[in-house]
Amino acid sequence: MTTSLADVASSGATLRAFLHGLPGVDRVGADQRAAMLGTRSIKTTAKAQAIDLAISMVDLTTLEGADTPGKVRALCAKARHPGEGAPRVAAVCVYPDLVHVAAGALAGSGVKVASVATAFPSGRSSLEVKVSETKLAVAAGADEIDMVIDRGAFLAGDHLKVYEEIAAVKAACGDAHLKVILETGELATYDNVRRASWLAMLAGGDFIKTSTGKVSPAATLPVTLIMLEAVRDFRDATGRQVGVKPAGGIRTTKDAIKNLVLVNETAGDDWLSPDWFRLGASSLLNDLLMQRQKLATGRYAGPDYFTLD
Ligand SMILES: O=C[C@H](O)COP(=O)(O)O
Repeated sequence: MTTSLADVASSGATLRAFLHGLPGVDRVGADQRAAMLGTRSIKTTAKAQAIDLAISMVDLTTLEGADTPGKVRALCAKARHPGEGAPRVAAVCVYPDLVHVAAGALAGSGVKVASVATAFPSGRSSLEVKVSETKLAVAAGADEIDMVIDRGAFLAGDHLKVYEEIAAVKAACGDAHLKVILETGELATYDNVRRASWLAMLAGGDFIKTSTGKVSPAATLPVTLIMLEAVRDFRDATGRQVGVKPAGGIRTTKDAIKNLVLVNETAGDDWLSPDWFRLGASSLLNDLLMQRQKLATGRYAGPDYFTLD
């Protein structure tokens, strides 16, 4: 497989043949394995460590039409200091026009600025606009770009168009890291999730991300499992490690811990770090902080104790 991968996108036909030559996903098996791993219990000390690890992996997100500079600044303050003794989060994720606000508020903190781009969430715009939006976001201070793939082209079988678009956006990123959102809730089958994962990695994505958070279903465990298998197999085949970011609908500490168990059991502990695994979420952080408080003191402080997202 290693030698052929270099030429796999030399034409639409070779790319299609490669993606359709990937082993099919056993849907029942994937659902059952994800459900089984999701029931694993964790002891108290391990749980405290898991909560802090999950906090350090959060891409704290606000992607609303009504977002304001003030809201972004408040989110950034929380990202830097989520709670007493708690680690900072991995990144704050915003729309491109608010990147400069986040960049100013996060300067020197180690928290990354992530910007959605490429006509998020639909992805319906020209490549020229998508590349330009990416460059502007990076120039404004984005360390990471969360692009959406063209699901229409993917579902129409035009894999090469999707590949070339990802490669062009990656080039526009410069030093910024590229997360490629597959929007798995629109891909119809688990086989397509596996194909889109490989396509995004072959085209140069640094991370593959499940969802925009605007389409349901978003980050389900079986889909994350399939993507974790893909990054594991891709590293075996190429030597290059790619990260995974489930996003959308992850709201509770239980959800976060299920994801960490999945990472450990599927891709392995090389992925158990914010460099390689993120949780994209707008409201998960409060629950992680509440559960953290509960473990430390034996009682809940209640949601009012923490600033609202
Ligand atoms: O990338 C992250 C998602 O947009 C957040 O989705 P959520 O609001 O369901 O947590």
